[in-house]
Amino acid sequence: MSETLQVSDLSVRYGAAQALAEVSFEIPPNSALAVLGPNGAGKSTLARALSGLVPKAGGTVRFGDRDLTKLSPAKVRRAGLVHLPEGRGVFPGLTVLENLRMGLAVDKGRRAEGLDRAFTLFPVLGERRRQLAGTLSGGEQQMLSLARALMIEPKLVIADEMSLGLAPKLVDLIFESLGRARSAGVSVLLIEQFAGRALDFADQCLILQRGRTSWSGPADAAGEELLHRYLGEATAA
Ligand SMILES: Nc1ncnc2c1ncn2[C@@H]1O[C@H](COP(=O)(O)OP(=O)(O)OP(=O)(O)O)[C@@H](O)[C@H]1O
Repeated sequence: MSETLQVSDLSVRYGAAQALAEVSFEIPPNSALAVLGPNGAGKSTLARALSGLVPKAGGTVRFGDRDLTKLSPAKVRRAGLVHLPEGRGVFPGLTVLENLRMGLAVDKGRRAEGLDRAFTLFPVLGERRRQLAGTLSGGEQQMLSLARALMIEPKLVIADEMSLGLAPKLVDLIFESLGRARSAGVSVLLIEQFAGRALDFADQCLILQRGRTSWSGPADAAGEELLHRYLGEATAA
């Protein structure tokens, strides 16, 4: 079943510091939202708050007809929201196959199906199934992290700076992989410091500055002038 993520007036505090202030947006089924903003704007905080990793100081998070506001990370995950944190989050001492199995249900039939699906989406992982994850390239590790998340058939993936530190070719690969996930019906909340590719990928865009929404609208309306105004030279590329 398709569900809309509905975030209303979400606020997060770290002690006295307000990291997120009354942020609201929606992600309709099968669509992608790019969350942009300079360093420290609150992008990762937003991801952590949605997935239940940091407590909310105010606001609500609904997914379809479910209220996720107070749920634990495990329950948010079970509701279909999967968070890919900044950094790769794979187990370097385990093989590709072992990493993928960790993302899976115990049911044997579904397990085989899930692996088939992962290797169809990411053939390179199939070729490297016996290789230790720690010896994969950065891009391949990101792919593994995404493949593992997709094994549990999420409805929405929160991808936090997946392209961080990767060469442009590998960034292409990551966006291609996210695109495949989307074609399979998964919604995406994409956090990026660099705007260009994220906007090409997304339907909607939300720009954060110091924890507040400074602009939101259709991704194709976020022109260069606007990006320079909110993100500055360094991040508008
Ligand atoms: N655990 C924490 N305790 C205290 N302050 C924190 C904590 N995590 C983040 N912050 C602060 O909250 C603000 C938002 O941080 P956040 O990591 O969400 O920004 P970001 O937009 O993801 O930045 P970047 O692009 O640099 O990753 C920053 O000022 C940061 O220093």
